[in-house]
Amino acid sequence: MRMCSSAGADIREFAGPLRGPPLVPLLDAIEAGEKPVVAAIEGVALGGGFELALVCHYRIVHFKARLGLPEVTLGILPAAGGTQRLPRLIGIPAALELITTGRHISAQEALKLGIVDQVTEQNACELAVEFALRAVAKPLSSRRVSMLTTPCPPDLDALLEAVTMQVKRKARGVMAPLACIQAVRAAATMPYSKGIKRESELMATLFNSGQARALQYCFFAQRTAGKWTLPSGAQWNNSKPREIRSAAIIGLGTMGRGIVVSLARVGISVIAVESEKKLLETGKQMVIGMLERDAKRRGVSASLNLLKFTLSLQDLKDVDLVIEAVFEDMALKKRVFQELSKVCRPATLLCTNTSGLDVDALAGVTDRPHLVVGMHFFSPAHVMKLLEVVCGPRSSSETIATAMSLGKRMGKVSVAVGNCPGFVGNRMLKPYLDQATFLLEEGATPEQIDKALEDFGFAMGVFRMSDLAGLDVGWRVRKESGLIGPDVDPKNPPRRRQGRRYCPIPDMVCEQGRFGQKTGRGWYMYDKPGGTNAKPDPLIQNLLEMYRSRYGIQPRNISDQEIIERCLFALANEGFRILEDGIAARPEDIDVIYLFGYGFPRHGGGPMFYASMVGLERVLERLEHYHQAHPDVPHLEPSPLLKKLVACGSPPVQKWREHIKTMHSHL
Ligand SMILES: CCC[C@H](O)CC(=O)SCCNC(=O)CCNC(=O)[C@H](O)C(C)(C)COP(=O)([O-])OP(=O)([O-])OC[C@H]1O[C@@H](n2cnc3c(N)ncnc32)[C@H](O)[C@@H]1OP(=O)([O-])[O-]
Repeated sequence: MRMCSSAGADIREFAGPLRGPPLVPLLDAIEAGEKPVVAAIEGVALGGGFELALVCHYRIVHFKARLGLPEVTLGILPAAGGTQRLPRLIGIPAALELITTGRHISAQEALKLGIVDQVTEQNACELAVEFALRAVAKPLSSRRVSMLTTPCPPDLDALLEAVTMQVKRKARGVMAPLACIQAVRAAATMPYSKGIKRESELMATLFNSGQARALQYCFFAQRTAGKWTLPSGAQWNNSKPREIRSAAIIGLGTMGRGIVVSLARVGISVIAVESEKKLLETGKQMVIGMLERDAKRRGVSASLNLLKFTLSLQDLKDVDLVIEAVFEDMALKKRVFQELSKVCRPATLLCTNTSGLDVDALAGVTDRPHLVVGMHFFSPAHVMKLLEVVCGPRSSSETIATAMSLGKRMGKVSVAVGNCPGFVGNRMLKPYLDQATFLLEEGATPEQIDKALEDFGFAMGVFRMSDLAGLDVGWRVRKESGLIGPDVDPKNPPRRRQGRRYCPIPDMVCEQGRFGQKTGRGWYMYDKPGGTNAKPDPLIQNLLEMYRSRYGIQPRNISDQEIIERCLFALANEGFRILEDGIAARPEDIDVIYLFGYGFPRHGGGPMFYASMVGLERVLERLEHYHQAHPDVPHLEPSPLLKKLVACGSPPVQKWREHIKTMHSHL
């Protein structure tokens, strides 16, 4: 069988009734045939493609090919016999690992596991023909995988239990991996004819589930997000990026170090700049350590020869691109950009890693505003996959194309966004964080709120995440924006600022020197500064009680449902406003930002998809309800776009764009 490359079933077809002849009888017939069938695999054999290869009597694979059963990542399971044949071929532990993770494997690993018969550097099809001719005279019974007895470990139940626990820990609340484990159990305990029925029953429970819809949406959203477009007509497929061979990073703090590593490991020469000798030396040692560990993990040599460390901006005159990663201080950033304008050659691109400041204001102090763009990395930058490419009104299409393409080269999921305070991700974070702290005032605890969000599927609840990120950053921003400190009008009621509700508890926590993990104390307590094991802190409990009694707040029992609705609907509501304002081009872009930058669970699809899955009418009704209860919280007031979509019959996410009349797109 000349298979070459197959990515399996067409995932788009899963949205409707499946067409074509049923696959399982067809595959069973191939396996039962009397003529030897040899699969020749080049490119990929994934999902149904891999299952097709498993019914062939032999498998020949090109050395660059990749194989796998990624169905679990789409919220389903390999239902064309994959869960029944793979355990029979390679045993339960290895099959369980591949099926429950959906991991792609190399040809070499497939050979080692006993999945394929030969790996070749030549044409796999030609070799397969030779193989078939030699196999004609040989009996086929031992080559029919469904006829094999599954090699079964003596401690099957313990093994399945351990994998179940592992899966539940890693992917809380996700159904598909658990169904995969049950299907593999059937391969160990039932004959093929019964196991395949069990596989099909389990698939039926997953196929139309909300989780499967969300995960399949994520697959396409991730691919759509890279397809940026500007009102001028310039877009991803008609704008040529520049080639970047050399780059400079200014600032070797946590972000700067991560960015240096991300660039150097894809072969780009990097000049790293610091302002003081001591900071430069510390940064240098840390970058070298990070690169060496990264190279060791990947089995390659560390590209230390690409690095140069300097205290002088003069050394940057010939680089292709600069990424500024200094302190989040507009005046300082402006000074750096003015200096860069003088030092760098006229064609050098100037990028800022600001997490929310005005990219256009920075462009305005340079001699080349069209070559200025935001590249907002997420911490730690060498690990986190997300990159927000912030397009200023004067950024040229070539500049945007270059930043997007550089992101891709670094293995990032890059999303183009417009320029406004906080861009997409951090702008949406504000109402989400606000709701969490308002809920604290009203009677909840940090651990209750975090548990509700983690049970929903977030990698970390909002307070644990804040402790990890550092509480002092937001405190400084609030001081600079006049929400606390001498600029606040003393006549201002203590829980109101700028005409709206304000919760000062985060400021009170910071006033006690509790900045999160780095100080060993924050919303939680840790064993030591830098510790990661969060424990509830009675001091925070006391602080909350004193605060409530000072302001006469009667604490009430708050349900997990209210926590989820207030945090997530406020988050999505801001997403609708971002779409109205043209700061994000599509709901998919917002969802990808939350999936890859903020730990939103993939099986929820992202905040915008989640809102559509809950039902836009319901989201509107709940926001109206909460806004009525808290009229001094404007973020709870339903956005005009949400109301409009509901009035239009709540179209699916993919159709929202047709209803967004953007007067002034920022993209
Ligand atoms: C009865 C049960 C049977 C069975 O068990 C079920 C299955 O097989 S479930 C299936 C199990 N299989 C999987 O889960 C495999 C999923 N696919 C992949 O992992 C990667 O796409 C692949 C490695 C193949 C190529 O990576 P790459 O080179 O970086 O390229 P790329 O990723 O950018 O994709 C290029 C274009 O192809 C599109 N497209 C791709 N695959 C599919 C598909 N199956 N369907 C539809 N479309 C698909 C993709 O959207 C994109 O479109 P566009 O419009 O250009 O944006």
